[in-house]
Amino acid sequence: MGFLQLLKSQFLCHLVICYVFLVSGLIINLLQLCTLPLWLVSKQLARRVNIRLAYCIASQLVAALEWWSGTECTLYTDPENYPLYGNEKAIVVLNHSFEIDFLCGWTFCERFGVLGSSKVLAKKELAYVPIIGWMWYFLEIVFCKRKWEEDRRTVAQSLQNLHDYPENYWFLLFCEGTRLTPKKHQVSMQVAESKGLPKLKYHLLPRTKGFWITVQNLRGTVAAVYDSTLNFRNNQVPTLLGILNGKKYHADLYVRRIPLELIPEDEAECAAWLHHLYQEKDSFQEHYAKTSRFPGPTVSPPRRPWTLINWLFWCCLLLYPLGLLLTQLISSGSVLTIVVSVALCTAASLGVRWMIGQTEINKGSSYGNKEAPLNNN
Ligand SMILES: CC/C=C\C/C=C\C/C=C\C/C=C\C/C=C\C/C=C\CCC(=O)SCCNC(=O)CCNC(=O)[C@H](O)C(C)(C)COP(=O)(O)OP(=O)(O)OC[C@H]1O[C@@H](n2cnc3c(N)ncnc32)[C@H](O)[C@@H]1OP(=O)(O)O
Ligand SMILES: CCCCCCCCCCCCCCCCCC(=O)OC[C@@H](O)COP(=O)(O)O
Repeated sequence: MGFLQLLKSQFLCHLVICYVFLVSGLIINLLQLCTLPLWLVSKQLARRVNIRLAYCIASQLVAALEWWSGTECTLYTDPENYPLYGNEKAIVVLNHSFEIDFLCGWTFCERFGVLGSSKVLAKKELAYVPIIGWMWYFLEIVFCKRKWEEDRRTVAQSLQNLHDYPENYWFLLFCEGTRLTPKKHQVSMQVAESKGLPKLKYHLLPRTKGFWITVQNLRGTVAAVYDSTLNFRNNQVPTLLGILNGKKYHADLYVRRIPLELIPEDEAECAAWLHHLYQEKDSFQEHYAKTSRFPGPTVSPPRRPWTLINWLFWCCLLLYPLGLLLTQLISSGSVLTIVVSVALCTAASLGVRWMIGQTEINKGSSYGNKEAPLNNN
């Protein structure tokens, strides 16, 4: 193990990184709160300001992936579509099997200049995660309870609000609705069988309602669906803790651009279209398992310096006062102050550990573990 690698695995380094993320995140959340009056004066300006503030948070995690862990990302796509990426609004459909799939998604957003504005159909529980969840309120992220009776109205309303959004965004949909586990896969294949649908080997059966409502409500503003299939080289199982430890991964993303006009408007036809899409995605994963690559030409969009610059800026701004505080603390010699400070640091570390836990599959929800009861209506 080289010196740099050893350094990256040190707990003290992790503490410093987490301190910068936590304090800068809370400062940015506060700044976002200060933009509230601006929404009344100029909604579009408030949105643009919040896009930039959100970039300051999200890009720290992207910097950890790109610069700290040195993870590489290869894109498999039709070169003809490449110039359109980042220059139009799009819905992204992505498989949900990896703990850092959202972060790889963010990395591609960063490289195509849409990181600050990008959106997702997220489970409501994530809205309460400090920093990221709070940041999402100001980005007009669409939350769902995964209870269709409630979601059909609230999700449609939130999507309608995006019609006059001033900047290009990618709207991410994990149609599987939850992360893949062997148990969830087994249950979902029972559902597939009961519906007479072909079995999927690498995906859960997609939930079609969220996709249909998104396509219908964003029609006219969004140009295309980017069907995206993610995998990692050498059967790597990437985690956020691995990233923090400086472990390098190699992500491969296969993207097909499908113009929105090609997606059926009728709900049943749209559902059938999505099921067919997932059968195709399954065949791409099979291809990857056999050949260690996706079909088609590759391109590696370069990482940009902005994530690193933003990260270094916050480090410089926040590490100096921390240094002063620590010096004062030690020189004060007060046992009580030292004990209180250690307790605060422990609480903050546990808080960050809890946040990281939100990304861990083995701490995931039980959604999809049981087949939904048959609806009598
Ligand atoms: C060039 C580069 C391109 C791309 C780069 C890639 C990506 C970058 C893009 C953007 C990045 C932006 C942000 C990323 C940052 C962070 C993201 C982080 C995380 C958020 C992720 C989540 O929170 S995922 C969870 C929430 N989302 C979803 O659930 C979406 C999918 N779900 C739905 O659509 C659902 O339909 C619903 C939520 C709208 C409603 O759910 P509900 O459960 O109430 O209803 P359902 O319709 O799903 O259920 C009833 C029907 O389902 C059948 N059923 C029952 N059991 C199962 C089962 N186990 N599996 C499958 N189906 C089942 C049941 O029979 C019913 O069937 P019907 O025929 O009646 O529909
Ligand atoms: C700069 C680096 C600092 C690193 C330290 C701080 C890290 C804190 C990171 C917190 C990130 C929280 C973002 C939440 C994104 C979670 C994405 C996700 O995958 O959600 C799961 C849902 O889709 C489905 O849930 P399940 O039904 O599977 O359950």
